Amino acid sequence: MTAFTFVSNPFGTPSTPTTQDGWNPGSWQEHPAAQQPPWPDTAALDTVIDQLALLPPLVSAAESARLRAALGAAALGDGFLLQAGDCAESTGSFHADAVYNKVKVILQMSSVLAFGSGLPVVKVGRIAGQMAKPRSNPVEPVDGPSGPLLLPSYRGEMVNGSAPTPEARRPDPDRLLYAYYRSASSLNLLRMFTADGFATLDEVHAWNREHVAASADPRHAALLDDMDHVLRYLASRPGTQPGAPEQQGFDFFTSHEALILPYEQALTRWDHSGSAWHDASAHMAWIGERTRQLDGAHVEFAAGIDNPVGVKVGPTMEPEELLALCRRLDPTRDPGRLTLITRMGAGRIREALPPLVRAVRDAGYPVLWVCDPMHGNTIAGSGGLKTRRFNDIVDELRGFIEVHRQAGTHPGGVHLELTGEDVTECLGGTASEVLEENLSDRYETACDPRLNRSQALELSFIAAELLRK
Ligand SMILES: O=C[C@H](O)[C@H](O)COP(=O)(O)O
Ligand SMILES: C=C(OP(=O)(O)O)C(=O)O
Ligand SMILES: [Mn+2]
Repeated sequence: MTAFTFVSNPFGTPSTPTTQDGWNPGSWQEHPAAQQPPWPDTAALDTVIDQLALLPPLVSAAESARLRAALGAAALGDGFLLQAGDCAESTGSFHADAVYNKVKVILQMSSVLAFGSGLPVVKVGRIAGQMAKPRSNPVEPVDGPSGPLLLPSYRGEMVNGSAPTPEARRPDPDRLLYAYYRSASSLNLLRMFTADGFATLDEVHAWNREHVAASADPRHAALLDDMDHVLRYLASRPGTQPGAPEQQGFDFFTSHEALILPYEQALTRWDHSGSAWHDASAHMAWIGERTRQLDGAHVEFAAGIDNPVGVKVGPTMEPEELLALCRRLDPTRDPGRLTLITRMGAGRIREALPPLVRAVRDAGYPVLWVCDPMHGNTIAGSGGLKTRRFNDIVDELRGFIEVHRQAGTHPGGVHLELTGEDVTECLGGTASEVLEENLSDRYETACDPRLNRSQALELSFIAAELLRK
């Protein structure tokens, strides 16, 4: 691991405070850090980190606190989280149209989910910083210019390039600066889109009507008709305006996996008003399934920041281990602080999730339970392309809701990999079904397969039905 110097930053205090338990933004360096790139030039990394530490925060502690409060309400049953976006942001994701279309589809889904659940939907993008990937293997086979090659794995735009050459795959610290500026530019767009209201409720509803018209499923039409009635009722009431902006102010939040710890450290700033450390790289940070070791660097880092944090929970998690994570990450049992994002696989969720839910419930941790129905359902499709079946995704979500209904806990949200574009990365869906033979038509993801616009909307209608029952 690199030993870079932490530079005190202009937005923080000159003497970086250490909390009672010995935490400071660099204390993770005393712990084993999984999935860190093999940076070939650590002096260059140190220089970049010093530069990053002097750059402005991307988000404010007050914004993160607002998200934390909204997640707290959801954890207590009064809200539902929709967290969604690319697996890995790459060149195409930064285009204004791509950001616009992503916000648009998330807003459409959110309106359907709010109707189905009867709850406010908290909207969080995997966006403006989701550029680092943990990988199963340090090397991967690729089609090189003159035949198959084994190269270091692509680890996201923050680390290396996806081109099939050894040069591109070399981790380059300048990419951390690139990721910072890319994040700033996406955030600027998000703030622009949401400042004056992205769309009215009527407009969002009209977009959903277009989707339903193209879809063959009569149940979705019925749900939309019910929404129509409610909107007409609202329009008839004095003082209520479905024509008012649906998305006003900055309540579209950002999140990413806090994987590359030098980057996160450099953006962690002392918040004077809250007297706490805030990771200003995103409103919410999560720890991945491959880096959630109790004594590991990622858990150490997340324990000390006051952002809302998530942890991915896969099928090998044991109840005792999960309780230890809750103790470590949410010692004061503060609703909104900790989100558990389960990703079991459709075949395993019904037996793997109940003991975990019971243990956390009985221990009294007020966590927000969220379903990631993507990462446990990845399979190899035709030509070796990674894919996921839409029906498996639906089945895992159904299992998640069933388990929580049985335990008397709140199925509090969904975490998805999706795009607003018409890509062909996941199989199935009814409005425009993606077949094995179509997979390569528009397979554009930089890492994992995403739901396309129509599949994402269809999933929101199905989820709304499930939540309504
Ligand atoms: O997005 C998540 C992980 O980075 C991804 O699922 C790992 O994929 P891999 O098994 O191809 O490395
Ligand atoms: C890496 C990811 O997931 P997980 O840690 O659950 O495998 C991801 O969300 O892209
Ligand atoms: Mn992924």
